[in-house]
Amino acid sequence: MTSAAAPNLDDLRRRIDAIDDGLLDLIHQRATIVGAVAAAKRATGSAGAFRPGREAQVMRRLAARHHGPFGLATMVRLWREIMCEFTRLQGPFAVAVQFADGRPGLWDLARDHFGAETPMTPHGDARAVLAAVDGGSATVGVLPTPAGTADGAWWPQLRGAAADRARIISRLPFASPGSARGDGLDAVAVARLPSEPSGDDRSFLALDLAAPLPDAEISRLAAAAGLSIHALPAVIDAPDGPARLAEIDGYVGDDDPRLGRLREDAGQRLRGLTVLGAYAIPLSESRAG
Ligand SMILES: C=C(O[C@@H]1C=C(C(=O)O)C=C[C@H]1O)C(=O)O
Repeated sequence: MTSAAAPNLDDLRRRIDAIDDGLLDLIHQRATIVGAVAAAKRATGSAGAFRPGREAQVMRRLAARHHGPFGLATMVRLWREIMCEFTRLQGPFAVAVQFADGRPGLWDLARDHFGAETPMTPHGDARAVLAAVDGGSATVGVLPTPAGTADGAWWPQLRGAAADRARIISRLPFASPGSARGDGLDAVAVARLPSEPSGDDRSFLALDLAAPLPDAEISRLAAAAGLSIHALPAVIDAPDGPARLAEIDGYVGDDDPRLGRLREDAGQRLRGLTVLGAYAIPLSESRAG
């Protein structure tokens, strides 16, 4: 009777060393190709180093391929570090984070999502984060996901803003909050980027109303225009009437013809409408759904 010899620990470690060498060589090859991507972006005048829609597509493809005992969330974390490094190699990349009143959760989420080597600055409130992004000292801002009627809601500041101002561009965490501390575990990122769909997105609209409208009526008007309301998560009382935040299923860009239909059907009831941005639906939600 023959039996296969138990693998020798030294042999196994030699195989791990060879795999590590291979992984590192592949990362170096990836760096060469990213250099060519950056040159191609410059040559075609294509916007910016940072492309959150593309990053979401990369993550979804890898998540679909992923199997075995190595944790999905850890795999995502590794690739977040890789992609952020490759974004930084293409140009300046810095993150402004709302960090106040003992709320470290957003800082943890931002660091996990944008990478441990990306410069991050804390800002006491959302206004300062938006100012850092609009002023160009930060590429990206991280803010709590807009919800409820809380005082200090930041999303109303984006109403009526020009297309080149800070807009919502992603939602984090993309996979898992991991060991992020305490509260603030649902965040959005804002940036001055032309938004682009990732293929599985949601969008935020701010609706400035002349007078309160029941949720059912807002949903009916939206549906008639071809828009599906995912949620109506927040409202504020503005001087000229209520402003509602609407989260829409799918991607809505500034020139989406459905917005014209919504404006037309709503008539005087709608004083203003702003696309606040869109985000790629996180893996955690799309896999559960
Ligand atoms: C390489 C690119 O630039 C950035 C880095 C990415 C990556 O490392 O995969 C993906 C998107 C961009 O944020 C790209 O646009 O493809």
